[in-house]
Amino acid sequence: MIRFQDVTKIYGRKGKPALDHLNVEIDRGEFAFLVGASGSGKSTFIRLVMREERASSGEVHVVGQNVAKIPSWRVPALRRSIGVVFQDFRLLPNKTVYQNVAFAMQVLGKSRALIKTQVPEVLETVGLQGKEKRLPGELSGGEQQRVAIARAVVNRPSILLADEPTGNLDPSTSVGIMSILDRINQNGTTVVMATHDHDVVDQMRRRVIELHEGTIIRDEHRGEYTTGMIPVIADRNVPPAERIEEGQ
Ligand SMILES: Nc1ncnc2c1ncn2[C@@H]1O[C@H](COP(=O)(O)OP(=O)(O)OP(=O)(O)O)[C@@H](O)[C@H]1O
Repeated sequence: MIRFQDVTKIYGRKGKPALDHLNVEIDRGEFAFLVGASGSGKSTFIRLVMREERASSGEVHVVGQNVAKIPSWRVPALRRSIGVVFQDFRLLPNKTVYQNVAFAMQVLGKSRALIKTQVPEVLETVGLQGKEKRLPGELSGGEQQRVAIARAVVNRPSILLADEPTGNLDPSTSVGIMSILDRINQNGTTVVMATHDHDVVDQMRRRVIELHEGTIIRDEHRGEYTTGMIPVIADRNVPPAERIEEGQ
């Protein structure tokens, strides 16, 4: 579904690579966390998948296409197969919950009839039924993020990219957001989520790809936020080294 083949990204003409000869593959239906310190390359990864940025070298394949070879007039079609959620929600402040979600369908020219059936359905999935007429300013942070998720998935993308979706939310609200993302993933959408949220990653136990200065230093199938090599988790029963092997 997403394949990075020896991908290097250098912003500007020269300087330190934001991604450095990255090789990774994320399969259809997977849920993968991207973790790593600030500046390790997580957002760059996401921007390359959306073709918001282009690789300096190497190939990025998304839904079977080499994104560098997609002509610019077909980039919108690529983006239609990708839903995106950000830390700061990015809702239209003067439109209601319903209108924010419906707008994502209108811009694609979807029929009124389809909008009328699909918007309420997706608002129910994210638990916002009854709040259709509210403006974003009349919602809590968690509810605003639910609107953003509804908008990202209403056109049924095959990939959902989430860049720090729980970054502005308290822990209990984050749990609700994660269960929605989990459900979306269970329905077949590939989810890639960049995060600094230890609790969320540790609770979900999904694939964890850890970046450090643009390279992958860990890729575990049922990983935690921190590597098993760090002594902080020495109180667990299984020795750290074994736990890493188990995850591979
Ligand atoms: N538009 C840009 N122009 C120049 N350098 C950039 C640009 N965007 C990112 N970088 C650099 O690329 C590197 C990777 O940044 P990136 O935003 O991908 O990291 P990140 O892991 O998402 O960080 P954070 O967790 O803080 O969001 C950093 O050194 C950053 O300064």
